Amino acid sequence: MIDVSNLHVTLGDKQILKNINFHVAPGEFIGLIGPNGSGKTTLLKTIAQLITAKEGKIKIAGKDQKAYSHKEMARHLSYVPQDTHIDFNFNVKEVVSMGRHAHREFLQSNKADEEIIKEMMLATNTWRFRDDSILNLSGGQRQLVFIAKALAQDAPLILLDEPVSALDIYYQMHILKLLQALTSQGKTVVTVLHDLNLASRFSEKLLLLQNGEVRTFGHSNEVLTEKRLKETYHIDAKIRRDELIDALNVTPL
Ligand SMILES: Nc1ncnc2c1ncn2[C@@H]1O[C@H](COP(=O)(O)OP(=O)(O)OP(=O)(O)O)[C@@H](O)[C@H]1O
Repeated sequence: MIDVSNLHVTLGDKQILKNINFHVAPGEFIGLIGPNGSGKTTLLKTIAQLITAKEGKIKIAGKDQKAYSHKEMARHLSYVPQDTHIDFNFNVKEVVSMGRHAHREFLQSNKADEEIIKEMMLATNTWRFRDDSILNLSGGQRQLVFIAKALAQDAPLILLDEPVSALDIYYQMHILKLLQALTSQGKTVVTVLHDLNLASRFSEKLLLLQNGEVRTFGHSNEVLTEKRLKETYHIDAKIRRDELIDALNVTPL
């Protein structure tokens, strides 16, 4: 579903991503992890064509990213940004409806659009806010609306940047389980997660970025070793047998 080869990304005069190579198969759930500033958002935005790479190639569903039109790309890939601020006074259902633009010729929603909009709003528990202004929602409620919008887009690849960062523990579990269920229906999910326990619990594979490079990519028990947590996050951690992590001590950077 995603093939990234020899990817280099520069922002301003700073090289942010260096020689990134990885492959994601259809139906996988990938947790994108790494310390603050390691390049996770830059990588997601580059895959979503919001940032242009300096060098390298990205293929989506076997086709060079650059060969897609904007609308065609939106039918292949949806993206949930880290920042869900919006300045316009749309109601919640109008925001979710924007996810359907790639599927229609005219602005008017058809019956199929309306069905999937409602289905995804019910699935994310945002249907109850449908007539409220997006400006009047809390940060967590807004995050749920942006997830609903991306799911209504019904693309086979879903990229999410810290989609549960503003959610309480119930909605963290609810959204990650929902994404997991979508992968069992064939969707591919790549999501930035800071909580390593959630990342290891829900992801089939973890991609660990450090200083703009792929440090490791594999199953969570290969990626999240005590040695690597020390080297990457500067924590003395104990991986319990149930694979939950106890952060015991933090060493000064
Ligand atoms: N527009 C920009 N111009 C220059 N440098 C940038 C720009 N945007 C991000 N950076 C730098 O790129 C690096 C990677 O940023 P990025 O947001 O991709 O990291 P991240 O892993 O997502 O971080 P976080 O976990 O804090 O969200 C950081 O050092 C950041 O300062």
